[in-house]
Amino acid sequence: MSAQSTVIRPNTVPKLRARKGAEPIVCLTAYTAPMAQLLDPHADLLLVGDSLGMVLYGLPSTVPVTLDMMIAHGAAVARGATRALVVVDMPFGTYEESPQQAYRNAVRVLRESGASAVKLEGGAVMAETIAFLTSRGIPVMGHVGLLPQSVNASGGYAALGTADTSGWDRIIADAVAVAEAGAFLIVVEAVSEPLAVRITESIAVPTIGIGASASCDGQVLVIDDMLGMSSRTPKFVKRYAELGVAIGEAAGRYAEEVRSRQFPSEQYTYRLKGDNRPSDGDRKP
Ligand SMILES: Nc1nc(=O)c2c([nH]1)NC[C@@H]1CN(c3ccc(C(=O)N[C@@H](CCC(=O)O)C(=O)O)cc3)CN21
Ligand SMILES: CC(C)C(=O)C(=O)O
Repeated sequence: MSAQSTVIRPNTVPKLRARKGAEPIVCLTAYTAPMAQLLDPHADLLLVGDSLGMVLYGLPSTVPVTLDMMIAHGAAVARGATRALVVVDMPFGTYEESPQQAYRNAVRVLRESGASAVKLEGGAVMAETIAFLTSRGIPVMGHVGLLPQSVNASGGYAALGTADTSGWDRIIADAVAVAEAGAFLIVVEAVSEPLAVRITESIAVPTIGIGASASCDGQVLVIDDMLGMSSRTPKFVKRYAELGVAIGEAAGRYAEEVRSRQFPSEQYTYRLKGDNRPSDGDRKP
């Protein structure tokens, strides 16, 4: 794919990094240009998450998502956003092998999508790679806590640090390593509130919570979840609309009107000039 022109949007990496402890950072996922246009006035950051594999493609996890899928959707979102920072997820297998592999693929993402930053999952083990990218002009958003790309190792999507405090220290150390390596924001996914507090107070960059309590420096949700378009949603999702219900009702009314020939009525029909016969849709059955 050809290079996209890079746009510097008002929500820059340094501005968002500086929001630690200040006004919460508003993030949502977006996967398409029209949705990016709708969300852009309201969000500081639009994340093209690899959750798109599950949300848009019906995949069982984010593991099969490819770099080309992320670039295609990243470019669509970048075309729809004028103010929000656009961040694209690095999918499973495109950055873990070496800093060089991560750099090569992150360059493709930024060049070919027009996004401004990448996000990648992992703690201390990714610190060297995060330092390699950030020192070469590629802003990186970190992601600690529940790591969906590791679902084959973890066996599920259970929240972390809820039973007791065992395991907290490793997750806190991961966040510290990612922040010190140069990440400008860190997603904290599905952890208990006291652990989210400890992570947030342990690092100098903002934490963006998803299922990680109001104690983070910002929040993110998957857009289809908060719009009520997902059939099963995690406990941390608040539904701000019921678009799934609205879509079912609209499709049902359309089906009824097509079957009864009520649609398309006169106003939706092209006529031959001078032909005044009523449309079939206006002849009541
Ligand atoms: N639509 C969607 N929303 C998400 O938030 C999301 C994705 N997809 N895909 C990528 C990851 C996976 N995530 C998930 C997926 C499922 C649960 C979930 O069902 N959690 C259960 C507990 C599961 C357990 O205990 O094993 C819950 O009740 O919250 C949580 C996070 C978050 N991300
Ligand atoms: C849920 C968010 C943080 C994410 O990583 C994704 O959309 O893939």
